[in-house]
Amino acid sequence: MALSSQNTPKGTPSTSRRIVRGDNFGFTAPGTPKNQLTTPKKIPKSILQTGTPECFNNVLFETPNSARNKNRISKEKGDELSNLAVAVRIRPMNSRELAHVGAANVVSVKGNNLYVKSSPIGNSAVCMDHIFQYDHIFWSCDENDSVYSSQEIVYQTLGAPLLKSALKGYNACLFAYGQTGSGKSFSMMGRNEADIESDEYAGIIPRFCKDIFSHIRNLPDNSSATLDVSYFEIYNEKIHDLLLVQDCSSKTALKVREHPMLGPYVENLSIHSVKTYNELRNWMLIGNRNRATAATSMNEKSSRSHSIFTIEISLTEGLDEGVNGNGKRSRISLVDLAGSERLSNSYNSEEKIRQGVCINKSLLTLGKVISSLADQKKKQFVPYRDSVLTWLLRESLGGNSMTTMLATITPANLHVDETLATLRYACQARSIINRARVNENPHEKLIRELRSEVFRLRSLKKNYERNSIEYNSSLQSNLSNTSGYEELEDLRHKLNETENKLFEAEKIWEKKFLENKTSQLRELAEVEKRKEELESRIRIIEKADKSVSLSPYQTDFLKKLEGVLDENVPTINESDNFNLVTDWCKENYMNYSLSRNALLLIDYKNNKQTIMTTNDLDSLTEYKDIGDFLRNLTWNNTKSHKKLHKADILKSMNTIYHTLSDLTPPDDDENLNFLYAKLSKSLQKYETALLTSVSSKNGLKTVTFEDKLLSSLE
Ligand SMILES: Nc1ncnc2c1ncn2[C@@H]1O[C@H](COP(=O)(O)OP(=O)(O)OP(=O)(O)O)[C@@H](O)[C@H]1O
Repeated sequence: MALSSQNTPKGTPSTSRRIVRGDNFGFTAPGTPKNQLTTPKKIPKSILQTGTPECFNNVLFETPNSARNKNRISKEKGDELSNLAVAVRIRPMNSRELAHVGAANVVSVKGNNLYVKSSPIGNSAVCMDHIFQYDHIFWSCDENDSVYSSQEIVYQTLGAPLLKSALKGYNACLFAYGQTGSGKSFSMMGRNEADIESDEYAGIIPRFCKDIFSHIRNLPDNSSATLDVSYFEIYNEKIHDLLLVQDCSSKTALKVREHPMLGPYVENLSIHSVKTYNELRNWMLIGNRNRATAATSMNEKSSRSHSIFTIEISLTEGLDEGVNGNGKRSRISLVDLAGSERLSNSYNSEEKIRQGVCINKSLLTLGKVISSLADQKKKQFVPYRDSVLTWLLRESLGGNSMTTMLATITPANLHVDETLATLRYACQARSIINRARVNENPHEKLIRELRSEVFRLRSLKKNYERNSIEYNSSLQSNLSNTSGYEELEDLRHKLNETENKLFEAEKIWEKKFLENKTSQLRELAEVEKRKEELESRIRIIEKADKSVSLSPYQTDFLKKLEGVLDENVPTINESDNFNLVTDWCKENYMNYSLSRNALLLIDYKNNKQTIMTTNDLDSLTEYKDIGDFLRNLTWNNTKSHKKLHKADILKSMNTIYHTLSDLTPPDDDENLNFLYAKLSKSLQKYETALLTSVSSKNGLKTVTFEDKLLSSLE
């Protein structure tokens, strides 16, 4: 019996091929044959009637029991638990596949079943029909086909329900899986940048972004929403931020960290708040442009990286009731995985092989994670942390998330092995059960529940009262005599109790809210103070450094600023090695003066001076340290520098004071005021010490630099 057609199934019934979860499959699946070719006992009539067989085909029913629809748990039914929803999309054959000798379409869809006809094995003339079942099957091979699944249909079936869940406070994840060129990026984003705005071709992500804002616009007046977006790629097991505006070639790899409450996250990933669709779209475009792509022998634009586009929504409802608005948060991860094909098919260079190994590490681990989660009974260890991808997607796989997998395939016989591998992978993923819950503060949850209980009891009471009045007026009887009286009293009592509980809960919540707010304000003030302090420090560093070159003396001006000066010390253009020498001079109280390519060193203590050029620096490495190097330079006597005029000294001191007066720390910054005062005092002491060291002989004033003078600064 031939169960699949060789071509696009134009003649198939025009019923939708998208399977709605919980649908009756039309026949009882015969269970999962284990690695053997079996013909199911109960093949549906509709299948048996399909055409005249060219040859006898064996049928392999590939959907495991655990993934069959009758066992599936759906969030739509209000469960905490829900199965990972799995969809398959079949793209049209491309020109390369069509040009292949003996090209044929081996995939077909009938009703809720997806068939793949695989070639006869060995000498046997027997073909094999593999049957798969999924939550949704999208036939996107021919736009003229009545059952063609467009981008909009795919979004409405997969994306829109996830958005609905996210707006209720559930985490959501959608990931596209399939071999290179099978249509993952087409489904997730579109064909190119222009498609993002196209009604026809925009993929799930741009539609999702647009749809969020149409939902936000329709939120009740007393609700508000904030959105944060991030976008990164995992390439060779390294994470790169795709939303960095600077040159991405110099991007550094980010690390995954584990938050004790929030779980794994990407450290230092940029997160951007967005208020409009345009802002969100712009980030999406920046990310797409930054996404690394590499050519492969299969598809020139093929992406070798996994990309994760994340939107975090925080919703606050009931703002009109003061501080008691309810908050819900959800994180939506939209993931475009790298091609899942095997190394041998698509890699043609060493670099690609290296990339492939890493991509495989993530996909391989994803496979291991899926298979250990799929086998619930064994309760095996799930190796989430074995790859960056699975570590980050931990919550989406078997955790707190509503997750959908979109497997993309080509119908071409050329890739039938890869197609079967993808379909089996997808089948297994259907068994995964996630435990999604609304992300809200338990206290907020309690208030929300109490409020709805109060609302319910109030309307019940109202109904009762209305009915009683009607009843009384018709019977002209006393309310106290009716049997409804006791029930009404009971209701009033319950309502009273619940209202009291609500009042108490709101009071506690208000107190907590105010406490939180106060501590947040305190933290904010701290941060502001720190910011101002840093800004003043930067100002001081810049000015302080200038003042050093203005002063002919070594003061401990810089010493007092130790720790502060380490930051942002401007470099001297001439040479880093000059810096080494000048630093040494500062530490050893040796005077120097720097010109474009020479350094004048003055040793007042020993009345010597020397001029050092950049050429001298070439021999620096021959000496054991800078001191040794300097000792070996040629030094001359410095008679003229030995004697300093008091006027010169005063002029220098004035320069220092002038510079110091330019340093105006903020009034409210006590630390800096203290530092400023200390600095000023040190300079005064220095000035006094300096002036008392000046001696006068024959009308000429000289200054002696003694240790005593320097220690006076301490
Ligand atoms: N449903 C579809 N309808 C029409 N064309 C499609 C469809 N899916 C994919 N294509 C086309 O097939 C080609 C490959 O698709 P796409 O780039 O989305 O593959 P991919 O799986 O993302 O590959 P990679 O792993 O390299 O990222 C593109 O030219 C795309 O336009």
